[in-house]
Amino acid sequence: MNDALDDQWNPTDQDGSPHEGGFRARFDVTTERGGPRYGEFNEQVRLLMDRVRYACPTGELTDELIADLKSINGKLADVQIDEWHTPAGTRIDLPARGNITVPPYDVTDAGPDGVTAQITFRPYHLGGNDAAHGGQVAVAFDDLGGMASALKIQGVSRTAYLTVNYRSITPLRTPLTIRTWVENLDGRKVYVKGTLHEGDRLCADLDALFIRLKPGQP
Ligand SMILES: CCCCCCCCCCCCCCCC(=O)SCCNC(=O)CCNC(=O)[C@H](O)C(C)(C)COP(=O)(O)OP(=O)(O)OC[C@H]1O[C@@H](n2cnc3c(N)ncnc32)[C@H](O)[C@@H]1OP(=O)(O)O
Repeated sequence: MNDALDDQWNPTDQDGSPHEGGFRARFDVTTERGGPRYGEFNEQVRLLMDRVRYACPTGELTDELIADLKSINGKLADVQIDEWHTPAGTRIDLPARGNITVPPYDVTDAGPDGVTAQITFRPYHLGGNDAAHGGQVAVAFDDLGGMASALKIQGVSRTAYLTVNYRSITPLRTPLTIRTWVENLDGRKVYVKGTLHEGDRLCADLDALFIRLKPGQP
């Protein structure tokens, strides 16, 4: 990525609020950024990716779609801000905190003892033969493992390793139960476990290490 593009994706933060290394000391959650219909907007983006994943457009339709998408990207280019103030990732009232890069989940229970969520892998999470892509399962475990770590240590951590065992097929378009919890704490080391189930069937499990960041650590 060239420098100009890099600047585009790393705009200076808006309010100069306290910063500890790569993460903020304070995680500003919100239910208002992006307006009351931001969840609906997210859903349309996810639906777009579903449709694109399985589409075989004619050349003419591809031309038309490029023009439509350029128009949408132009509108979004006018409202770019820093990562700390976007709705995506901070809207705790929306699936996956409004972050469309994470498979959509709804947290049903969260605290120092762990996190439980209902998650549905979308058509665009396809790996092959109607099953979820293993990398997408890992994304879900990373996000919710990170959340379990954050709620346990009341601070920020980064993933040091993340091992996913794929025990059976993870289906698309099916509500699944994902759980993550801190198994052990050893200084800055936060050992996290997790499971992903369809009903009683174990689809995958997680063994991960998160490291609590020191003040100023990127
Ligand atoms: C309900 C609403 C609530 C809202 C609530 C919001 C929650 C919001 C959640 C967001 C959730 C997002 C979650 C995404 C999380 C990422 O995805 S983070 C991105 C992926 N990870 C990275 O990029 C990390 C890259 N690596 C690094 O930055 C550094 O290597 C690390 C991991 C910070 C560690 O470096 P360090 O701080 O210098 O630590 P270091 O001294 O090397 O190691 C510390 C200890 O850990 C051990 N260690 C370190 N790495 C390893 C390893 N790979 N294997 C084994 N041991 C290791 C060391 O041996 C050492 O052990 P001891 O000597 O203390 O016994």
